[in-house]
Amino acid sequence: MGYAQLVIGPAGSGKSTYCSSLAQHCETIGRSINIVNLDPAAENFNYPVAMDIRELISLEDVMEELGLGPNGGLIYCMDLNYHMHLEENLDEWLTEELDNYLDDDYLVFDCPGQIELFSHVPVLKNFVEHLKRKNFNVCVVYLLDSQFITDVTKFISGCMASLSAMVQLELPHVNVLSKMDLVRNKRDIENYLNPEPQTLLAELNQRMAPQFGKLNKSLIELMLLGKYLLLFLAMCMDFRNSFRILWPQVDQYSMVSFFPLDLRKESSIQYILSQIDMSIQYGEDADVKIKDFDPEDGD
Ligand SMILES: Nc1nc2c(ncn2[C@@H]2O[C@H](COP(=O)(O)OP(=O)(O)OP(=O)(O)O)[C@@H](O)[C@H]2O)c(=O)[nH]1
Ligand SMILES: [Mg+2]
Repeated sequence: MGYAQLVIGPAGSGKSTYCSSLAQHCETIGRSINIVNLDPAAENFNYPVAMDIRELISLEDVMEELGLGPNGGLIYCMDLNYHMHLEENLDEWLTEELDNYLDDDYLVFDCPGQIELFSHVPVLKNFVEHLKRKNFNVCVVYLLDSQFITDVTKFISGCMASLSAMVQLELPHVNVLSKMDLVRNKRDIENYLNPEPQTLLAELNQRMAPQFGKLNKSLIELMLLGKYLLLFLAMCMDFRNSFRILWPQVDQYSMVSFFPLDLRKESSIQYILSQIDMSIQYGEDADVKIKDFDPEDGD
């Protein structure tokens, strides 16, 4: 059994930075972790790259040869399986590369930020199916920039993108609010980490014209459904740890919720990692240690 995190989220939400911080953290604590670059457009890395999709295809070549722009080019790169005339094939490449990894290996996939990849293009979905066939427990780590909480409408749009990834990918899903060091008013944060439906709805209604009232209400109900969807997925997959993490939150708030990530604090990275590990049942033996861990410690 292998373990994998699929790190997704809007462009610039801090995915690659999270991956490099995770690599550093794991080096410090002596834990083995392999970061994979799945972004054909990436240029520089601050982490050791275990596998690199650019060995298969680069965005620059695709844009030049097919006359596509950066977004269309990227979707083309990621959609390689459908261009049967090409020799390159994402599944074959992945199969070959994954053969280098053994049981218990832990992979972290640093994905591109194009929202299409987890909203309606089936590329990531197929990729995940492939990992599952290779016996990997996979979890989505969805990063949303903390700047999204400066405006309730932005926040809702970020949540909707996360929901869309949940529906598409059908995986245990850990939502992370990144770049917490940029948040000035720490007091407001709680409202967004575990949003209270009525408060969000009131804020939305206040911010938007009255004719959007019904739509706002439906959007909030959809977010409520998101949490139940997560639970359902966790149950279907028999990932009892996913279920255990999520259940108390449902009782309390019944909403899509986020874990805060402040990369300046080692304890913050450690806490997020422990939540993710539990959701993919990595290191069952470490259970007791994880449960006792207090995120406020060591600040
Ligand atoms: N202050 C602060 N800046 C951050 C943090 N994480 C990332 N950034 C900055 O945000 C920008 C985008 O970070 P990346 O890690 O490249 O984001 P990404 O999600 O990988 O971006 P794409 O791959 O282009 O979608 C960079 O300028 C980072 O330095 C953080 O925790 N705090
Ligand atoms: Mg990146």
